[in-house]
Amino acid sequence: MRRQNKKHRTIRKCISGPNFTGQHLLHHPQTIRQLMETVLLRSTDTVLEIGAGKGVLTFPLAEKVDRVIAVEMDANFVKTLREKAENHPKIKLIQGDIREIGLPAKPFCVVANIPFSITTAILEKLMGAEGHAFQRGALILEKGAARRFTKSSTMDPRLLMWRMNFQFEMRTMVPRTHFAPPPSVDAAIVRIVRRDHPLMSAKEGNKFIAFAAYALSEPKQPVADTFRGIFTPVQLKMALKNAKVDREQAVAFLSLEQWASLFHTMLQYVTPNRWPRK
Ligand SMILES: C[S@@+](CC[C@H](N)C(=O)[O-])C[C@H]1O[C@@H](n2cnc3c(N)ncnc32)[C@H](O)[C@@H]1O
Repeated sequence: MRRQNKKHRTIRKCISGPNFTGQHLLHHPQTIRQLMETVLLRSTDTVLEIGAGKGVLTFPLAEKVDRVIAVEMDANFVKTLREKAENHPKIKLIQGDIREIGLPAKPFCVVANIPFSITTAILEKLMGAEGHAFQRGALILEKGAARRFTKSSTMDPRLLMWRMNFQFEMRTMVPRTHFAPPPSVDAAIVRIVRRDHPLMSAKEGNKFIAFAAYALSEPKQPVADTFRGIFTPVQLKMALKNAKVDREQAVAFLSLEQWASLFHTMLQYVTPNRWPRK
């Protein structure tokens, strides 16, 4: 019983703490400017702002673009924003959890200083089938996550899938002192741009993730050994030829184009009962 109470107290403390929703508000003018410049906004753009806070980005954005859709979960912030945005016809405020709100159906950009704790959920939403109209964005991410998403190679199947459709680029480091209250780690601005020629449809995402997870379970293994488990010998020969991959090449060194080619050969020629499942 005592142990249960202690656990209960700990949970309450976390939930009621000042930063359970990642409320680290930007106050540094240069970072605010850099974030907005990173996304190359046009006056006709629609911008989705995730976690608008007190509006430090919302109002400058509304001066640059046609429409700002500002999503904020905290009722107190929304109240402040509503008062401030009364005479701003370009700003649409939505109170709610970004994870549960439908994304725009028409092309849109994202500019946001997001709550770090839900970074993956936000990116999953933007880069999945629901985010079909997401074009480009500038996001402030926790520095470690920013490095992970932008490093040249990855063995994370989900990140590989995102990279089939989007390019990630590390822009500027943002010291924790640029936020109030400061988070426990520094941050960085990351630019995300949809590829002109996507390598895969987001609708195929889950199948690709299962395919890549299967292959990356032994990243140092030669591709011929790995993919023997999926393709017949004839199919394997054709798949490697189509993808221009040497039989002895390690899975870890496959390029995005080679991943896409091997995956599409599987979809086209291999019976679904041999496809890896999640
Ligand atoms: C890092 S702060 C950024 C605030 C403001 N944009 C700024 O830069 O000062 C993140 C904001 O996201 C809000 N937030 C947290 N979780 C959210 C969620 N699931 N959906 C929408 N907003 C959320 C927080 O209340 C907070 O205002």
